[in-house]
Amino acid sequence: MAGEFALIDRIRARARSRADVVLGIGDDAALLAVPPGQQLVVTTDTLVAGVHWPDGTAPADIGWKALAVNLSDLAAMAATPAWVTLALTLPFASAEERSAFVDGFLDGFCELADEHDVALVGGDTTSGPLAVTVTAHGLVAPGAALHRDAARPGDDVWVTGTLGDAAGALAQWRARGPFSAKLRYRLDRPTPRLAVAAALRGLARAAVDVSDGLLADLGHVLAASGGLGAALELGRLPTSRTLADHFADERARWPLQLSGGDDYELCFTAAPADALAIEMALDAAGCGAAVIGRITAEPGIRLTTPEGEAWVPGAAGYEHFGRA
Ligand SMILES: Nc1ncnc2c1ncn2[C@@H]1O[C@H](COP(=O)(O)OP(=O)(O)O)[C@@H](O)[C@H]1O
Ligand SMILES: Cc1ncc(C[n+]2csc(CCOP(=O)(O)OP(=O)(O)O)c2C)c(N)n1
Ligand SMILES: [Mg+2]
Ligand SMILES: [Mg+2]
Ligand SMILES: [Mg+2]
Repeated sequence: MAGEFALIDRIRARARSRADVVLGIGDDAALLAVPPGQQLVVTTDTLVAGVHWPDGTAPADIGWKALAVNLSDLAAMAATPAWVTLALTLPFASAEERSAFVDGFLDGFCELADEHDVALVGGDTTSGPLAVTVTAHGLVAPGAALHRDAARPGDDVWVTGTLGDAAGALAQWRARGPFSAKLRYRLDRPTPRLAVAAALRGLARAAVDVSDGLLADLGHVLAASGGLGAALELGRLPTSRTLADHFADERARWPLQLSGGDDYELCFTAAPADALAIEMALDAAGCGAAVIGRITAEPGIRLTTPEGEAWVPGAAGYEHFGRA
């Protein structure tokens, strides 16, 4: 029991389906009915043990996060998620360990898939070092997707939710000292901002999800938009009470919020004239957001402290093969 095909059966037994899945798990590929007039939006992200989650993370949290980070990329495009595939590489020697991991993983994965009516339509199961790849497919009306390349000088820079909680949890885990379960929850169970993204269609100009860190991901928007810059006020970074309690020194907190990553919030730009409409749309979507600065024609990101001094950050964000 719990060889490759028994594991696939176990996954199939719990996989959510939808009416537009013509053929799901079990054939050589899935067949999906893309609604006429809709564009298909496709994204993939891999998570690797020891790189994307701390040792000892519960399988259910790994399952949730593997789906959440992919839905976050669909949210950044203002797409509505529909179908996903799941590639699992499992190292466990015994059948009991393998099935226990898969059962736990599916608890978290299916909880989030159910919340957003996402069907699991296929995947791959192999042996090897623990890694998970999800490919997510979403739908959007032609012209309604948000792109990274659409920021303009004078736009407000917005961020949803709060920044730095996940990075705070990671710093506490690394320090092996006192830790906050609330911060740790933000690291393990990010919320993909799908409702926000849907509400922003037609209001936001450029958008990106914050996975590597605000400076790195906003930097992608600025580069894609033709080499623009941004002027940001550190005093306006949206900050949770918990993060402020645990990292009371703002000079220790800002690097977590600017470059820590793992936030899975949306950073978007919009015309200042649309600020009120955006606030109302975000209220309706049940998510807070803050304007943290402006897009500038001058390239580079300039940061200002509440006292009006310039602040030069360390790293921009997380980079694979880098040192951060
Ligand atoms: N190995 C690859 N082959 C093709 N495209 C890739 C590869 N790795 C990344 N990309 C593409 O490069 C862009 C940036 O990737 P990435 O920084 O991972 O985006 P994100 O942070 O949104 O997940 C995306 O369009 C992604 O699809
Ligand atoms: C053990 C551990 N170390 C470090 C991190 C921090 N971390 C790992 S990958 C990453 C960035 C996001 O991952 P990536 O694969 O770059 O996703 P993408 O930007 O492609 O969405 C961060 C902040 C972590 N979550 N867990
Ligand atoms: Mg990626
Ligand atoms: Mg992204
Ligand atoms: Mg991503």
